[in-house]
Amino acid sequence: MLKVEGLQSGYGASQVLFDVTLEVADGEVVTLLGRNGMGKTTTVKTLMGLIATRGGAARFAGVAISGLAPERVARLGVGLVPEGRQVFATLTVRENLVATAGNRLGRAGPWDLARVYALFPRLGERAGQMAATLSGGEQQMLAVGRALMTNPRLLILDEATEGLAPTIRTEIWQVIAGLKAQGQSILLIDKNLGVLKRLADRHYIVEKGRTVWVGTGADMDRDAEAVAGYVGV
Ligand SMILES: Nc1ncnc2c1ncn2[C@@H]1O[C@H](COP(=O)(O)OP(=O)(O)OP(=O)(O)O)[C@@H](O)[C@H]1O
Repeated sequence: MLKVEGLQSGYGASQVLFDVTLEVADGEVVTLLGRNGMGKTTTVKTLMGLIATRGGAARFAGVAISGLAPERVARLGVGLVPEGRQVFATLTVRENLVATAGNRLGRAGPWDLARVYALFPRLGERAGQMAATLSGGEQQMLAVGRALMTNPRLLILDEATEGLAPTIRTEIWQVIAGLKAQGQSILLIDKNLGVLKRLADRHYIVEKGRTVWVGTGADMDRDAEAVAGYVGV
């Protein structure tokens, strides 16, 4: 579904990605790991077309996405839950969800308001509330709901549990596990290795803009020392 090979990009004069390679197959949950500043968010921004690709290739659902505008990438079926949530602060919960709603032909069981509210009952209870007045956890739920409303073939979550209270974090993990059980393809960036190891099919570690390690959770246990060195735990 997503195939990234030797991706390069950066900001102005500073190159940040040198050789990022990863793959997400249909129905897989895959992680992108690495210490702070190693290029995870930059990888996501490059894939979404938010910053320019300088080398390598990325294909999504058979289409070359390098160089495409963000809305084209989104329309192909990539739904992003960005770092820092970035909900529309002055819109209500309902307006945030409706703003991105999209119906992709050929997709079974499309997401709608009722389904998002069933997934996150707190959002239903606060449908008319301004997003700015939600708690951090509720804003995160809204960001996930908003991405689901686009009916993404691939859902990308960038640090979705960052800075959340443990109970909310658990709730988000349960939702992600539920989405996986429904066959949703997911690319996850997060720091909670323990949860990720159980949840994901495969892990990629980036170090200074290069994919340096790939493997399953079991591979991770076998290679624990190298992995700990890369992810800094
Ligand atoms: N807008 C920007 N302009 C210039 N440099 C940037 C910009 N955004 C990020 N960088 C730099 O790019 C490098 C990679 O950052 P990136 O945000 O991709 O890291 P990350 O792996 O996602 O880490 P984190 O976990 O801290 O979010 C860092 O050195 C960072 O300082």
